[in-house]
Amino acid sequence: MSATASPSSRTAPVDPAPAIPDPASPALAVEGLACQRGERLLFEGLGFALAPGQLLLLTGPNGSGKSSLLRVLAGLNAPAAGRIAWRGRPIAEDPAAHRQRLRFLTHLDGVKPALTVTENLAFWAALTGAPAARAGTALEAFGLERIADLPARFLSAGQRRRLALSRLTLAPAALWLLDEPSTSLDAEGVERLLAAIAAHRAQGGIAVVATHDRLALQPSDELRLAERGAAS
Ligand SMILES: Nc1ncnc2c1ncn2[C@@H]1O[C@H](COP(=O)(O)OP(=O)(O)OP(=O)(O)O)[C@@H](O)[C@H]1O
Repeated sequence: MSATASPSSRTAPVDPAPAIPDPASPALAVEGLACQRGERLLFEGLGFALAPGQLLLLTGPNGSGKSSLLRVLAGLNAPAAGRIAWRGRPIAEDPAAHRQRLRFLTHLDGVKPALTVTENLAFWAALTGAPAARAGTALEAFGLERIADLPARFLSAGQRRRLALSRLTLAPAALWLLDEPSTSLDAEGVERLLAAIAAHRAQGGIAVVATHDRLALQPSDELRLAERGAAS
């Protein structure tokens, strides 16, 4: 199965959801998707499909709707039209299962300032059901060992971003939705981010990454949202 984010696929009509999951379907399939925020239609007729190991790069100018699309893919906002399916089954049918399979990195780091770096990771590990020992591995993945005992309120912006990213590596998840993951990272932090994404894909994980940076992501496909209206 290959990613198809071609303009033609974005204008496909919305089919009724299949009653039985189709094992031949791509893992993540999006058809005829539209998103409205307030009075403004950000995009419509958007479609793509991603198989295990694939990454969709999401680009477009400020305000074009990248974060909004990620929120819709995460199931946090309902689309104005269209269908999002995981292995042939609409995600809206089982929101809890969708939450379980995804990690959503937003502009907000979600870091608890009163807890140390290690305590933040232990807290997240407990939330995700990951073994507590994974916290140490996650620390190493983003080079946080030296600040492990520092309360998160003292972290620099890049350190806080590294901590938020390290959460991704605590437990495998099928789908990563990453909104500007390289914000505030130095070159070494970017290398660690790329390594984490590569490892995720090597394990069959799917990623949708919104970014303004020219990251060496080797995407399977790119979807560029236009400043106004539909995707280009
Ligand atoms: N809750 C909301 N209500 C109304 N409009 C909103 C809401 N959230 C976002 N918008 C609008 O939707 C549009 C798209 O915002 P979004 O954050 O998705 O863009 P983006 O492509 O991620 O931008 P950036 O590159 O700046 O991060 C913007 O015009 C924004 O003002």
